[in-house]
Amino acid sequence: MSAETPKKPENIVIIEPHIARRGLLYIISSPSGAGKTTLARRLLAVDSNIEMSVSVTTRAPRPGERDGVDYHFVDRDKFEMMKSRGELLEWARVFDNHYGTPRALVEDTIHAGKDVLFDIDWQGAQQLSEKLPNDVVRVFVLPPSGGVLEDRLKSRAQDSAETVARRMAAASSEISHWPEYDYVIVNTELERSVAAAHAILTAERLKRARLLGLSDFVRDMQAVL
Ligand SMILES: Nc1nc2c(ncn2[C@@H]2O[C@H](COP(=O)(O)OP(=O)(O)O)[C@@H](O)[C@H]2O)c(=O)[nH]1
Ligand SMILES: Nc1ncnc2c1ncn2[C@@H]1O[C@H](COP(=O)(O)OP(=O)(O)O)[C@@H](O)[C@H]1O
Repeated sequence: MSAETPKKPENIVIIEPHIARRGLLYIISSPSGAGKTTLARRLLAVDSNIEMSVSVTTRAPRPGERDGVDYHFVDRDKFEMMKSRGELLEWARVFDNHYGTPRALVEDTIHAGKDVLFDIDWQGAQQLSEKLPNDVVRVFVLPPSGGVLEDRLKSRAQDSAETVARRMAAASSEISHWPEYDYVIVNTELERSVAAAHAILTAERLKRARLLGLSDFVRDMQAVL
């Protein structure tokens, strides 16, 4: 042991109870350009117990987007086939494109004991809330102002001027859904937003109703007190 390594005090026992918990579905929505994709990536980077739900979409890939990582890029026929086979947990049409959540990954991830992160719009949030009301945690991301939203859409430099204009035109109606969410983050300074998103995840994981194994844990403890 080097001189710098602190010695572990002998009298401290680290208790790590493994209490079974229901997995949660962490949904992030925002008007296009507010920063939900950036926030989602950062949340995945700081927490290894949550997995991204990779959606299917009929939209064309943006420069730098990778099939199977950012989205599964499919044509309309494939999308409709997945829908009719019941392979999508929810779906919606957004900006003339079709988006949907593949059911299999969500179910496999939950069964593996991990939480699932969704970057989906208010329509998807409503559908998941109806199907799994006790498991969703809904976070709405707002830009600090309309001007900043437009700047971010332009600075992302991945969409044509026409697309940016259409997304700006849709922003007000998207934003009108904020009251349907459990939390709102105004994404001004990214590090603060990441910390807020992570704090929400941490607190939601501790909710008593999600800790299925808590009764047994407490009963076992009481038995030896
Ligand atoms: N309902 C639903 N919405 C989705 C899904 N995947 C993406 N979206 C939403 O579709 C909208 C457009 O996404 P995208 O084309 O990636 O543009 P961005 O919002 O600028 O990143 C966003 O509001 C996404 O949250 C999905 O599987 N289901
Ligand atoms: N807090 C922030 N401060 C400055 N720029 C940001 C912030 N959050 C996101 N951005 C930038 O804004 C642009 C849009 O973010 P993105 O995550 O793609 O938005 P969305 O997924 O909501 O459409 C990107 O260029 C991103 O780097």
